[in-house]
Amino acid sequence: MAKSQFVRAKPHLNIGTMGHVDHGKTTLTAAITKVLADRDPTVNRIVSFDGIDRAPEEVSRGITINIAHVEYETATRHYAHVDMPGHADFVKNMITGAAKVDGAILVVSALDGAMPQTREHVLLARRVGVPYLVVAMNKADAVEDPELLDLVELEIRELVSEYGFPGQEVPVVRVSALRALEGDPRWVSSVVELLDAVDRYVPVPARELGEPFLMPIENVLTISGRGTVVTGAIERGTLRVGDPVEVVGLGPTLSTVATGLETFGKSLATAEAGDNAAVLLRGVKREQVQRGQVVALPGSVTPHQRIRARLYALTSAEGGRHTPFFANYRPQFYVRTTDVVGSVDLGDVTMVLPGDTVDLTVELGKPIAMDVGLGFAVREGGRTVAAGTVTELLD
Ligand SMILES: Nc1nc2c(ncn2[C@@H]2O[C@H](COP(=O)(O)OP(=O)(O)OP(=O)(O)O)[C@@H](O)[C@H]2O)c(=O)[nH]1
Ligand SMILES: [Mg+2]
Repeated sequence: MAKSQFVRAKPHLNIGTMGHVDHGKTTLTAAITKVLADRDPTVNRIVSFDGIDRAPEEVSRGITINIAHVEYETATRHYAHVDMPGHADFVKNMITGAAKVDGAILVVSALDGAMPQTREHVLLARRVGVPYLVVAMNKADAVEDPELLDLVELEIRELVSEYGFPGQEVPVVRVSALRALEGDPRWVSSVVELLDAVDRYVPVPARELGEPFLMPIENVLTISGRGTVVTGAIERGTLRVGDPVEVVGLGPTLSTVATGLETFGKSLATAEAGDNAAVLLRGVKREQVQRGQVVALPGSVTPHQRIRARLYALTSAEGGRHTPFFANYRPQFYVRTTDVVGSVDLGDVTMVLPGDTVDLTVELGKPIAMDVGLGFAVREGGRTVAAGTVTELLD
């Protein structure tokens, strides 16, 4: 299989689009790829609206990773960009860290202004530690009155400030994703301006390259004639072809070797924190590995079923519960790319009210790879009710 080599010539960043339903996230993602491909077709490829929304799980030939990630390059950076297919996926991916981004493009329709999910996504971005926001005030083509645009901008700046982002300095760029996609020069330059703002405002993050390698498994594929491949975003460390690894969590720990590495369909000798990678595992059968496990440096992480954690219960205004929970509470715990049911032991505390922060013991239905400091989300009935951090590993 002749694969081209991935060239790490520019710093790599992960970004994503967020915002209320129908405000134009997917159209903007397509427009960005088109504008960049028109400018430099040697490095960029157009991804059509359908190509983004379809997001097939796997492609039969070669090792291909999660297509919901779109790849492009500006003059100074290489970006992997996630466009979440829908609101529920967005919430789940954000809180589990499955879509860890270095910055996010908040898409707000200039026609509607900030809507409930705009607010919810900004809150979530804050909670999961998205460090930088750039605002795309989309559908600016459909608003005649410049004063109305000024008002919407003011409203957005206030909203992001409410959740602790620097509302005065966050770039707010008026764009039309639809007109840019159609090639209208005025609006093509609006998308260029947006990309310049992202390049300028979102710094290259310090990666945890010196840490022991760990990648949460998002997907498992079988490549006929080659074996089993797992894909995911590398959380920390680096991995070289030939390195020994362990697959940890949800069952007995499995020892193997990474015999192949790819990113965006190109082969790699070394993958590092921040990369979206596909890892070929020697002698592993497809049914031996699954989403929710992690691939890690041998001995660096162990599976746990009981932990101590600090939990913040969201208020009802933040989308959380309206009522307290008690000792017999059994919600779903979302950790990295998996979710498991668990029960809480509150110790001396009798109940936890929305808005409370408590220390408690959690017993999970299955053992999963965890370390102190790891964040997780607690959900019930399709909504997030608490955010937690592991403080101690018990057994
Ligand atoms: N006038 C105008 N319409 C737009 C623009 N961008 C997107 N639209 C339209 O808005 C609608 C929604 O666009 P999408 O890109 O699907 O929005 P989305 O945010 O990805 O929607 P979800 O993924 O369902 O949340 C479509 O009908 C688009 O054609 C724009 O810049 N101007
Ligand atoms: Mg969409």
